[in-house]
Amino acid sequence: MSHAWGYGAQDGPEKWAESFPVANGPRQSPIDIVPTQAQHDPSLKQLKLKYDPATTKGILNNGHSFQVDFTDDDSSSTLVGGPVIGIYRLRQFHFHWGSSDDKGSEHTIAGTRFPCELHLVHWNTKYPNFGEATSKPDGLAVVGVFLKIGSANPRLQKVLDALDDIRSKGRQTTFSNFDPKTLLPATLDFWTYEGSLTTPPLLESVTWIVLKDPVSVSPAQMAKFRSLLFTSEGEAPSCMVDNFRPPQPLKGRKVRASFK
Ligand SMILES: O=C(O)Cc1ccc(OCc2ccccc2)cc1
Ligand SMILES: [Zn+2]
Repeated sequence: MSHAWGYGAQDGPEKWAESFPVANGPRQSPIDIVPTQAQHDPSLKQLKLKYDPATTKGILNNGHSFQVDFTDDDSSSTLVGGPVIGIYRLRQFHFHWGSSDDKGSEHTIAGTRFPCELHLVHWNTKYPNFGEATSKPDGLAVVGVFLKIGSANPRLQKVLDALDDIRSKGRQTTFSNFDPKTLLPATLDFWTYEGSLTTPPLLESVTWIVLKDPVSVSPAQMAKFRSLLFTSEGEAPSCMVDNFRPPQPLKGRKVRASFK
């Protein structure tokens, strides 16, 4: 397989190891989080997220998901505390979701799958830039937020309303003045473990910070996610759904909890 990868039978997660052998590595993501097996670590610091809406740069359909990008040439939007040492800058956020409401998240909680999962990607400023950080064991910190079917989430609407302009792979449009903090639940209780990117190149450079509390999404809002395409304009259309990697072996890793 060339480095072209996807989520289908021919190029999906079961095939990724052919081009990206780290797929079978010791610290792969996502994982199934079993709350009763997570250890409360009182030494974990409070998670501090400071986001400046002015750093919002745009929104893009990258053919695997859609992402909202942020300027990261200064420390206006950062993550500090929690399990990390130092200052991590926000780079982008994106989502993973299913073709139906019974699947879509990458992490699972004692086998429970959610219809969608938000990832906020941050990189360690001890490295010169995002690209350098992606290959370092402490290079990235990704905050994962579960979305659970319920009432419509008004905070999602500005993002979902932009999707009409980026239906096909490679499409991007203006998107500004957005505060990702509005997408987070009221409390920032989290589980944390050492893992990887969940898409190729599957680099083992991510400190995962998975929030315990979900935020809501309505069935109609989920349909909006599913209106995107994996394919470019002019190609036979393929709906962007089931863009999630299943849980990977824990291989002896410990999952810590910030809460009792
Ligand atoms: O959140 C995730 O799914 C992990 C993840 C985090 C960052 C990310 O950035 C894209 C990328 C990273 C490294 C190399 C090429 C592309 C891609 C995936
Ligand atoms: Zn992701």
